[in-house]
Amino acid sequence: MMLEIENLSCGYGDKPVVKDVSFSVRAGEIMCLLGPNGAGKTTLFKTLLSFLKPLGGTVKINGQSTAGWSRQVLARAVGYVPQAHSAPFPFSVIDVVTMGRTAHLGLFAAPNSKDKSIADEALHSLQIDSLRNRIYTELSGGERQMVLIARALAQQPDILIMDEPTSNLDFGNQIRMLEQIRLLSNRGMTVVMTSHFPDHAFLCSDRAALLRRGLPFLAGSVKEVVTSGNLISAYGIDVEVAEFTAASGRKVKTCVPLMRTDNKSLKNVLNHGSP
Ligand SMILES: Nc1ncnc2c1ncn2[C@@H]1O[C@H](COP(=O)(O)OP(=O)(O)OP(=O)(O)O)[C@@H](O)[C@H]1O
Repeated sequence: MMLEIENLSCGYGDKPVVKDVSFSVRAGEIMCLLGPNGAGKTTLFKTLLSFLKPLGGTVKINGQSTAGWSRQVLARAVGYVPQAHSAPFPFSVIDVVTMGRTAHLGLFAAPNSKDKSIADEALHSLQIDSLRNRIYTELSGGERQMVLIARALAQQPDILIMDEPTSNLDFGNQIRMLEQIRLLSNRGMTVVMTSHFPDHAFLCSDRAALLRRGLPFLAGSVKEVVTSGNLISAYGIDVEVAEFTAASGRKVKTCVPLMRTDNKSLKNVLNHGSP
């Protein structure tokens, strides 16, 4: 499914946090949304998911505005993986994943054996079958992250919105997670994810977008968006984009932050929060 955002403004009450955002992501593409803390990435996601009403502009899925869609209809098309959280009750992993089937159940209907087997398939596809009967609240942050992705997969959406899917993961698991996301997109899923690591856009995305406080929103190919100049303007640090050739001969791009050696650094961190 294609996701198109046109001139979207979002925020709380009548106060915009994000203004004039436009981008589109085609079926099977991955878009990585970058931006500093507080730039509005989660606010944008909440608006895409209709948890917040847009202050302006439209969200379209396959050419149709989602403005009048019920939460349930939207949930059949769009899955959401929030940042790993603590569940209030000690549910088993299989129960948490089966909750992903809610959008497909009738009013007051309970999940049946087909729903349970779809939940089992989701666990299996992420190779976390061994967590099936564990208690969600007793899992590590990384394990919870995987369970939340399985829950979104059980929802069987065509579009997956993922809020920092690699937070809480160690170096190796971050890359394994990006590989999983790439596999999902290879199966035709449209993915929009946030990351605090611009390198993740180089590693697994087709498109990138950058939210910068007080500056226009940028979206386009990873090469166009993830540039040294754009990263400096977004994050307020010195950073260069370098290219090297891996042992396999493949050319790989990476972002290299450059530490300042004077004492301006901390002052800049503090100032960057309030431009
Ligand atoms: N419920 C709310 N009511 C009012 N303002 C809010 C609310 N939630 C978030 N904000 C504000 O909106 C702005 C954007 O927050 P948001 O969580 O979308 O940023 P983000 O880019 O996801 O940040 P991070 O990378 O730190 O997760 C922040 O200034 C935040 O304080």
